Amino acid sequence: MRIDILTLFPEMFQGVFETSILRKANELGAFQYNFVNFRDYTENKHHKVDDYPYGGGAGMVLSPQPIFDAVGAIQQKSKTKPRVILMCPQGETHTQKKSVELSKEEHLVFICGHYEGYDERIREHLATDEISIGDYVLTGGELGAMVVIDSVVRLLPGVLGNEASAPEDSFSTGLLEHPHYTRPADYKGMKVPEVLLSGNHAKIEQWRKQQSLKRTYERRKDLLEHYPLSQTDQEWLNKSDLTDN
Ligand SMILES: C[S@@+](CC[C@H](N)C(=O)[O-])C[C@H]1O[C@@H](n2cnc3c(N)ncnc32)[C@H](O)[C@@H]1O
Repeated sequence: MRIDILTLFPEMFQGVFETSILRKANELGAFQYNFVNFRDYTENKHHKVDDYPYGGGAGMVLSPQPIFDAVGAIQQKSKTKPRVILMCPQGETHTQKKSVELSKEEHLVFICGHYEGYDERIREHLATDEISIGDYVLTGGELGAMVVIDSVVRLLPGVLGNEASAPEDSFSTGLLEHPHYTRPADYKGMKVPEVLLSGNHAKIEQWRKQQSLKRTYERRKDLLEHYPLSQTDQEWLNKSDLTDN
């Protein structure tokens, strides 16, 4: 996968891209990244990327020209039609489902805004997607782009090493994941559930599924509305007295 990132502050990405899984993914060749400082595409004498809002008001607005030209140059060189993702608090809230969808693309372009945001024509005519990382406002799109990129890149083939783990993560199954324990079995009187020490894989799987359902019911009931509960799941939820039934 190729990822181009339009940003005025490429140095913000260094620590994240040069550490842990993202670094490994890049070294493995699973993804290549490139920063484009759209200030380099400005046509005005002072390399200004923003201007006053029409109609007045506080703050500056990112101008269309440098961003259109920077994305245009990327599109011209691209072998595919890249997804152009505008980082924006007004966009669709990012989800694991969207990460899975984006992980299947060959080329992504992220646009990181600043100041009051973008000229609306960028949103209307250039972006294929608008992503928000939550209902709050950040100073710029960089942190959001890092969040989305991390969640996408870890899904690329070979990146996690342990291929089995990503499909079991919270949200991938439609539920929150079950709790995890590691050694020691007894830490200062706090014990690991017996079933996990039993070696009985069928029982362990059943326990994990039940814990996953319980957790989701307790913390994110909204997820259960879209989850295809089997009869056994429903019976267990009823039996464990978690539901109102
Ligand atoms: C200060 S914000 C602009 C907010 C804009 N005036 C509004 O109210 O919608 C500047 C930039 O930060 C980024 N940003 C802020 N909050 C974000 C969020 N929740 N998710 C993704 N990007 C965000 C966007 O790129 C945005 O253009």
